[in-house]
This record gives sequence, structure tokens and C-alpha cells, in this order.
Amino acid sequence: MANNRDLWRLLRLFAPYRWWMLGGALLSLLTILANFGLMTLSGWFLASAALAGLGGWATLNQYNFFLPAAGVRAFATTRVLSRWLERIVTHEATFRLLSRLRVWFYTRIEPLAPAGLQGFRSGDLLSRLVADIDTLNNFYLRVFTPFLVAGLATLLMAGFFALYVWSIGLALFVLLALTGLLLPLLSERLGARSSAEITRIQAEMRTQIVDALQGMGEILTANAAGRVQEQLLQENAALLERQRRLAGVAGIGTAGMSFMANLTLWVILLLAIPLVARHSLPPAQLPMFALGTMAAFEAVLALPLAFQFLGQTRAAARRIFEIADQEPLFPDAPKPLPEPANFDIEIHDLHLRYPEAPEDALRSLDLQVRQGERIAILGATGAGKSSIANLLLRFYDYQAGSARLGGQELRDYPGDQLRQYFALLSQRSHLFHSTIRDNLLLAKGDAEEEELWAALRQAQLAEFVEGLPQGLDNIVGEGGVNLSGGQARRIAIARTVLKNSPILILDEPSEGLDALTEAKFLQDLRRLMQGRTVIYITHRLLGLEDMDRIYVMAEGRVQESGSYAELLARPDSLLHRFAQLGGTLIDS
Ligand SMILES: Nc1ncnc2c1ncn2[C@@H]1O[C@H](COP(=O)(O)OP(=O)(O)OP(=O)(O)O)[C@@H](O)[C@H]1O
Repeated sequence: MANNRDLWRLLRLFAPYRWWMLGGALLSLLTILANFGLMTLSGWFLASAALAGLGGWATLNQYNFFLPAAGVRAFATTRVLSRWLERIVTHEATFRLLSRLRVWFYTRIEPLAPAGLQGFRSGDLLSRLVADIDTLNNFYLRVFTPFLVAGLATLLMAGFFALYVWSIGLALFVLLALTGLLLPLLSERLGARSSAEITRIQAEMRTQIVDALQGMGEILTANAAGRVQEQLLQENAALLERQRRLAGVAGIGTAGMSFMANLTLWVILLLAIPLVARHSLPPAQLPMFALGTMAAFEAVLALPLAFQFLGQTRAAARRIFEIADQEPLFPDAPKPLPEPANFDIEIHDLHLRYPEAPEDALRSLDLQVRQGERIAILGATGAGKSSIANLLLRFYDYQAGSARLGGQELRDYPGDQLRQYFALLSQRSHLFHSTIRDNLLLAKGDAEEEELWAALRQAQLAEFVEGLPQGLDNIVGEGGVNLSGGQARRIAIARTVLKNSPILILDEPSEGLDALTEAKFLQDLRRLMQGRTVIYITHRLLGLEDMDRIYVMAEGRVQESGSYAELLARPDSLLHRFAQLGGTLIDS
């Protein structure tokens, strides 16, 4: 079955921890066998002692109490110790598996970002990364170990009985195997649907909650909180219903288990009693078989639950492998190119289409930027400006034409190498919910304290940070909520200073700031531009005078290019019309 292939694959992923896993399973086996040994020996010992007592002083003196009593003590101590060690080892194994799975999954999805993950909602990805992986983790503790241990314990315990009376050994084997297979299969049949549905509904709810929390402002403004709540309540009711069904199935499993244990006890007594009556079995062995049988059922006790988990585990494995198996939308170059001799950018007749988009976002694009030049890309919304940044940073692949950096085609550079040469500053530059220091170190992990301060000084933020109670160790809040818009952008500038790349892409960097802050911000950006190639993406005329050349874009292609003064002087130019409209909107 395709689904079981996922489970085998999961086991293969766990291979590096097989000794931990097997160690935990063996300790679990030892615990069960110690209990079985304790019960069989006690049964036999108590009955023998009683019979010896009945036989009078002579028999009593011949009877060796010491050895069986020591055996009982040994089994009891082993059971306590092995249970304790089993918990330690299985927990250790569980945590190791968990971290391996998380890291493995993360390394699979990282190369997919952003193009390959575009179709997934962030709540969905979060749910897969956290909850599904937790569920998969159950596989070891609740499915793999119980099955392995049940199989081995059944063989050993039935084999022990068979050493005395083969028919009793056989009966125990058959009835334990039936219980261990039939009850779990029944549980699975009854519980698989609900169990898989639970995984699905929980994932759906998590996705919706993350979405709703992110958009809480809009939901409240649109007075839609009631509707969102209603939807969540409905899903919650569906979830509870499935959980109730599953609890019912668990009840059937427990009842079935008791029934089978008692039935087996009866069968074994029915086989043993006639043997005792015929004197072919010493009477003291009767309680040994009876108590041993009751202890033997510990081996299969966890199996119905294990099969119930199988449905959830399969569903979770499917969801994890579904993403992990996605091929990146385009291959990454295998090995780094030598450092380019210069950082000239040449784009010629280039077409870029986003995955599943009906038409090209960049069409027959031509654009040149010599190292050290500053160019601006101007255009209305949707003209394709940010797509140029996506192209240069290799977030998306181009289908036709050529784009070169330092004379080498972009697709011949591994993405990581290429991105070293670029710094991107945009209105969306993300601040992580951490300290200012951590947010800066993102750009240069080994930066010294003094370098951080120098970068902050250049971003005109040093004074502000000095005034904070914890200085660099102040938390910026999620997305930088503890900072003003201007301060958050300046942290992004400081990061760019630290990265110190030869090419700077500014994608509407001052968008969303008030006019005064914006003017000051653009002023400070100038210092950042010094000595670097600059690609300044904007839909407004602000700050264009300093640029060596301006490319005006519409519908994915360059419509005109030239210096600001040249284009402004041409009455038929888009830029001219743009300026006449007040410089706030361009009509493509
Ligand atoms: N990730 C994406 N997947 C699919 N289509 C996209 C994607 N990003 C952009 N597009 C589409 O490509 C076209 C160009 O978008 P782009 O973001 O480059 O425009 P822009 O000029 O930067 O606009 P704005 O000024 O609004 O940011 C648009 O039609 C847009 O819908």
C-alpha cells in the first residue's frame, strides 16, 4: 500500500538512531518478560510451598526455599529497573528522532522558498512542521516499539510454556497472536477514518487561527469576528465528534482485550486441569500457567491503540512527504563560479513568468547597469519592477533571454553565491522578534560589537539604541512593533551596511513613511549608496535626480530610458506625463 511505503520511509529516516530505538524496545521487552517471570515463578513457588507444607516436616526440610525466593526478588528488581531505564532510553530516542525530523524537514523546504512554497499557506506549513512531526514521533513510541516487543515477547513466553506442555504453549501463542492482530485490525477499521480526519481538521483549524490572528485588525474592522468564531466553533464540534468516536473505539479495544485475556485463561486451565488430574503435570504448575497467562497479556495491551494511531501517523507522514518531495521549481547551479571580475549587470530580451501565471511578468526586458552606476526603475503598480529584484536574487527563474552578472549567466551561479553580491532593502524588510543585536547579526554572523555600532551610526540609529534600557539587547517585537516605521527601516539599513555587498537593490524603501521622515531617510540612504551599484525601484519621482539613468517600465518591459533631466525635457515621455500628474502615479 502506498501509505505503508510512507511508514517504511519514516523508519529509514530514523536509521541513524536505530540503536537508541532498539535499546528502548529491548528494555521494554525485558520489563514484560520480568513481569512474566515474576508471575510464573511466584505462582509455582507459592503452590509448591503450600504443597510442601501439607507434606509435613520431612518434605518441608527437603524443600529449597532460598533459590525461588531469590528468583522472585531478582525478577521484581529487574522489572523496576528495566521500566525506569526504558522510560529514559525511549524518551531520549524520541527527542533525538524529533529533532532529526524537524531539521530534515526544514532542510527540505528551505531550497523551495520562496517560489516552491508560494502555494502553501503559512499556517499550513507551521502545522506540518510542528504538529505533524509530533504525530510522526508517536510512530516510534506507540506503533513500532509495541509491535516489535509484542512479537518477540509472544514467541518467548509461548516457547517457555511449550517447554513444559507443548499444547499449552501453542494455545498461548495462537490466542496472543489472534488478540494482537485481530483487535488492532478491528480498531483500525473502526478508527482509521476518524483518526485521519482528526489530523486534517486540526491542521485546518491551526491554519485558520494563524490566518485570523495575522488579520485580526481587518477582521475587527469588518465586524467579521462573529463569523470567524462561528466557523471555528463548527470545526471544533466536528473535531470533538471524531474524538468521541475514537474514544468509543478505544473502549471496544479495552473490553476486547479483557475478554481475550479471560478466554485464554479458561482455555489454558481447560488444557492443564485434566493433565494434573492424570498426574502427568505436577499440581504446582497449574498456578504457574494461570498467573503467567495473565501476565502475558501485557505484551499485547498497547496494540489496539497503536493501530488507532496508525491512521493519524499515515496522514501526517503523507502531509510531510508531500512537501518534502517537491522538487525546487528550478535547479540550483552545483558549484560556485570564480569571483566575477566586475559586477556589471546585463539583461537582454528576457522573459520571466511566475509559476502558473497566465502571462509573463517581464517581457523582452533589456537593461544594463555598469558597476558603480545608480539606476532607477520607475513604473506603476504591477509594471514588473519587483520582478527584476526577484530575477536578480534568483528567487524565480527566467524562461528566455539572458541575464548576466560580471559576464556570467545568473543561472550558472549557485543562489547562495549570487545573493552574497546583493543587498535588498525594501518596505517589507523583515525584523525578527528578537534583539536588535540578533537582527543585525543576521547580515554578518561574526560582526564585532564595534562593527554593529558603526553600522548603527551610519544608519543614524546609534543614539536611539544607546538610549534604550538594554541597548543592543532590546527586543524589537514581532515585525519590529516596538519601533517606529522609520527606526525599523534604519535597522534594515544597518543590516545592509554590515552585509557590505557591491550591489544594492532598494525596492520602494521609503514607502509608508510620513513625508518628513521619508525625506530624511532618503537623505541618509545616499551615504549607503556610496561606492555601490544601486538599483532603485520606485513608483514616485522622489530622489531620481541623483540617478545616472532611469528606466521607465510598463507591462513588464522598459518603455523608455535616459537621465532624469533628459526624460523630463521630452514632452512625449512617460516621465514627463508622470511629472505633470504630480509625480504620484504613473499611467501605463
Ligand atoms: N510571486 C508571484 N507569483 C505570481 N505572480 C506574481 C508574483 N509576483 C508578482 N506577480 C505578478 O507579476 C506582475 C508584476 O509584478 P511586480 O511585483 O513585479 O510589479 P511591481 O511593478 O513591483 O508592482 P508594485 O509597485 O505594486 O510592487 C504582476 O502582474 C503581479 O501580479
